[in-house]
Amino acid sequence: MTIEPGPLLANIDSPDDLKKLSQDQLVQVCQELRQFIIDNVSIYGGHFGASLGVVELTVALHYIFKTPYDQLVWDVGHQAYGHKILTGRRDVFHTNRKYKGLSGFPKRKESIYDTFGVGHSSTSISAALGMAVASQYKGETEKQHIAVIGDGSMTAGMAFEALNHAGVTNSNLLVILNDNCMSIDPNVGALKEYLTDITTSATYNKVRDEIWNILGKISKFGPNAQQIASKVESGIKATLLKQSNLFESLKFRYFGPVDGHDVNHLTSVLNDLKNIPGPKLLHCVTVKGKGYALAEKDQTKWHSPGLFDKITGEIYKTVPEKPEPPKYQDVFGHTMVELAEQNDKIMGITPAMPSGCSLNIMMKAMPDRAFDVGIAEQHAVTFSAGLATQGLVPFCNIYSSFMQRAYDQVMHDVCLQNLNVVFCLDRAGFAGADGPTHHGTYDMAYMRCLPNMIVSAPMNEEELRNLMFTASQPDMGPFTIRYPRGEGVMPEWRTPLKKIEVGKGRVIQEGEEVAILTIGHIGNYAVEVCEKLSLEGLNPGHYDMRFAKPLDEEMLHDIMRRYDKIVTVEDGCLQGGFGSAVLEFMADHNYHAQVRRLGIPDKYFEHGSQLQLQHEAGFAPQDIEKAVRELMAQHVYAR
Ligand SMILES: Cc1ncc(C[n+]2csc(CCOP(=O)(O)OP(=O)(O)O)c2C)c(N)n1
Ligand SMILES: CC(=O)[C@@H](O)[C@H](O)COP(=O)(O)O
Ligand SMILES: [Mg+2]
Repeated sequence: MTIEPGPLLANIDSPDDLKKLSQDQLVQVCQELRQFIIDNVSIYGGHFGASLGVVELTVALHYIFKTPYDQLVWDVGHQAYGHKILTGRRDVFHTNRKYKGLSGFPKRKESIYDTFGVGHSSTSISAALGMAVASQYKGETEKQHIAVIGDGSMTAGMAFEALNHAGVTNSNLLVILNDNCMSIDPNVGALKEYLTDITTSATYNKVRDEIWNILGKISKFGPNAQQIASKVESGIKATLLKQSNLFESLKFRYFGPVDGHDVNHLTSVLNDLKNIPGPKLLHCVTVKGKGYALAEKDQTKWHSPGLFDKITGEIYKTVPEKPEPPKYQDVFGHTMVELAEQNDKIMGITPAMPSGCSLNIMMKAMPDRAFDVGIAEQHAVTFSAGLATQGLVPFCNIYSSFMQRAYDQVMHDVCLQNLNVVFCLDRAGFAGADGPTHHGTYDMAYMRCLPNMIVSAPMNEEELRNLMFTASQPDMGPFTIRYPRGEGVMPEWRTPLKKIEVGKGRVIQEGEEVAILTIGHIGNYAVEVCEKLSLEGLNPGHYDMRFAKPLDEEMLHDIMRRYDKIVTVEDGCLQGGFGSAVLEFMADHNYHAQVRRLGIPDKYFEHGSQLQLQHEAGFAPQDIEKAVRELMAQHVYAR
């Protein structure tokens, strides 16, 4: 079902169509765009509050700038739905985040208006600066470069690295700080407080408006006048804020704060800024979820609410007929509290994902022992390393794909010093609708190659709890536990905590001819397959290896002696992952068997449901079954 756009929006197939409208019509376009987003997301799902919050900004940007000639970069991109709808994708917007449909994030191969592929945060200023410097080099002096970055994303080191560089260039760069005081959860840290200070200083805001008017007039009279105005402006700002402006100190011209929901004022401000050269920052104050009361009120819940009734605001949930298994995330969150109650050395750390990974449960129960450090994966890892040097046991929970950003810290600050840091890598395997930026596909490969690192994956809730308990024991060194997004398999999951011997797997069933070696939750697919095959009298063995490093060599020697055919299954990359580890073991010990490795081959997978993607990659239940049957049908080669 496609959603009918309002009458103005129905005629906007590109920003050129938007530009044909009069200034007076922009408020209505914003209303229609907002409604179109609400209508679509309520039925088809996706990120919600962030796009509602930038409706006016999106319209103003495409109204004033000559996109796609002018380069507009959205940070993260979860707020870019309005941008997609205005840039020729309105009629296919219902396919957003669906298998083979539009991506939920800007993507270069999807549209010429998507100047840079995003999904991970805090890259926009660097990318836009790169574009601006390239334009300068090519003599494209008129070209504008705009990065739109949220206050949450601004907390990351990468954003500061980019500001630091941009400030000493004379590039034509406009950074728009979209300040809604929210990350997914409420934003945290000193920068947030600083921005709140600016936004709420009444005196400053009054004088700022006067300066803006003067500046607007003076800037028409040439560079000297502009310099004078700039000095006056900085002086007054500094006095009023009792400190120099952070962005001005980094040699940006700071403008704002402006009301990010006044589309007419925004167009006039952006028009003025176009004519001011050099790096500049516009501080734009918005409300996440703007225009949908419930989303304004509970912004975390409505960041990405799932399907809902747009009239009543009821978020649909299927009512289970029998008790359902919990999400791995909730098991992690509750187990953290349980472990921390028993062991006062345990601490919890998350870089900006407390509700996503469920560390919020511990943050509520033990606020002095659980930290949201902002979008700062690198800091989260080295902060954890620091805690570990003092004998504490940090559990640092990071989504598998976001951990890629902190790889050097894992190696240099944790593994090299053999510190006891537990890495809980959430969203391991295919993330689903978020797509390739968010799939947690590489962790087994990138963690396995680091000396001292233990790499494990639970097949169910009990295993997750026991691995967490094991990892919290003294002198374990760096310990990775990876698990996927979503439900496990055990409704009764509050099992007593037990220590697992590191490097020991589990026999799920002994069998004949073919051995299926699995790691992690995906092992449950092999259980299904074995049950199905047993009905035909076929009896493969199944082993839950639990550890990609160290491997259970004793078990592997036994398996290699007893089976001629091996299937390895992992929800991670085949290059360097668990299957590779098994092959290395076989080569090192001179074992020869027919091996099929199932997992994620060497290409990027787009978005879709986890199961759709697993099937495309070739390790959904039917693919495992097929591999086992094919191997069973093959002759045994000479060993
Ligand atoms: C490197 C990285 N870490 C974490 C995330 C998860 N994440 C996506 S959006 C978001 C909040 C961003 O806040 P902000 O930039 O202020 O945007 P808003 O949602 O408030 O519009 C977070 C933490 C991410 N995408 N990338
Ligand atoms: C845009 C972004 O990075 C997050 O909002 C992400 O989509 C959250 O993913 P989960 O829904 O799996 O927590
Ligand atoms: Mg924000």
